Amino acid sequence: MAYETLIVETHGAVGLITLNRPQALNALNSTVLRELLQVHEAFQADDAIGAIVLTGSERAFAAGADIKEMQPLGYVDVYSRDLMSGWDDVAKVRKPVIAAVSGFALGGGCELAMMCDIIIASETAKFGQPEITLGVIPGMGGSQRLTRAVGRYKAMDLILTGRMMDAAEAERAGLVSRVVAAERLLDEALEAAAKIASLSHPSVLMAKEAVNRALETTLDEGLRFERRLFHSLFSTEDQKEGMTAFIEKRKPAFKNR
Ligand SMILES: CC(C)(O)CC(=O)SCCNC(=O)CCNC(=O)[C@H](O)C(C)(C)COP(=O)(O)OP(=O)(O)OC[C@H]1O[C@@H](n2cnc3c(N)ncnc32)[C@H](O)[C@@H]1OP(=O)(O)O
Repeated sequence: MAYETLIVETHGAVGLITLNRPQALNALNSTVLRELLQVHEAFQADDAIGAIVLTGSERAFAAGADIKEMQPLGYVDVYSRDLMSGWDDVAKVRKPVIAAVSGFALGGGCELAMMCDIIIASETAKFGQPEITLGVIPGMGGSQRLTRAVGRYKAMDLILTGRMMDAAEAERAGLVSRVVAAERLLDEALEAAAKIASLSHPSVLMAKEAVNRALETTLDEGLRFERRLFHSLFSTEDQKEGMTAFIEKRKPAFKNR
């Protein structure tokens, strides 16, 4: 299937989505949103896909929501359409998604990276929430996800000043999972995704769900939730296979069952 704003490929068990609006530094418009949702749905339904990588270009992962699309809108337009709410569905994909970020990840670009589960950044990456410089505030989750990722004081610094932080600062702050040389970015992300995809898919999905629950609930509830998921995995063939393979000193052959 051909997309206007995305390039979609598969690399073995990994789905690769490349944002492709180079003329606008991959600014996120309504077409990008619609197409991303279509691809996520397709990858979600495809049992052969175990993980997804989302990337942009060397110059920009994404320079934010499309300012030219938003500029003419008024309050009634954005309120009645509940503008940006569709992006919540992008964050709901159940398979693990790795953001491979090079260049600008600003505004909605940073927010899109934060909807992913792992952020691998090239040394050239720059993160920021510059909405305040446009007379608005983050609207795709920045004030919430950035604060959870880096803490209140760093989030305030970034959101109130609109400044950018480089990859090293983002890694120190806990926003970025790893920083790699620019030329290694995609390979590193694809290798990490292939490793995840080679594991038992039910346990991978549950691991993602359990980690995400930590951000939404009390410790007590979270511990109970984790334990219930952990218990449920003993009903899978893959639990028997994984533990038997360890004892027999061989690689497990997971069936995702
Ligand atoms: C989702 C919300 C609600 O949270 C809101 C947002 O995301 S609001 C948007 C937040 N992002 C920004 O404010 C960043 C805007 N872009 C820039 O500041 C600069 O483009 C830059 C610093 C990323 C790069 O600067 P430079 O290298 O000088 O390139 P430019 O000539 O500025 O850009 C090239 C080309 O891309 C267009 N562009 C860039 N960003 C956007 C955008 N967010 N929306 C629409 N178009 C964008 C820019 O206009 C240029 O196009 P032309 O004017 O040459 O046609």
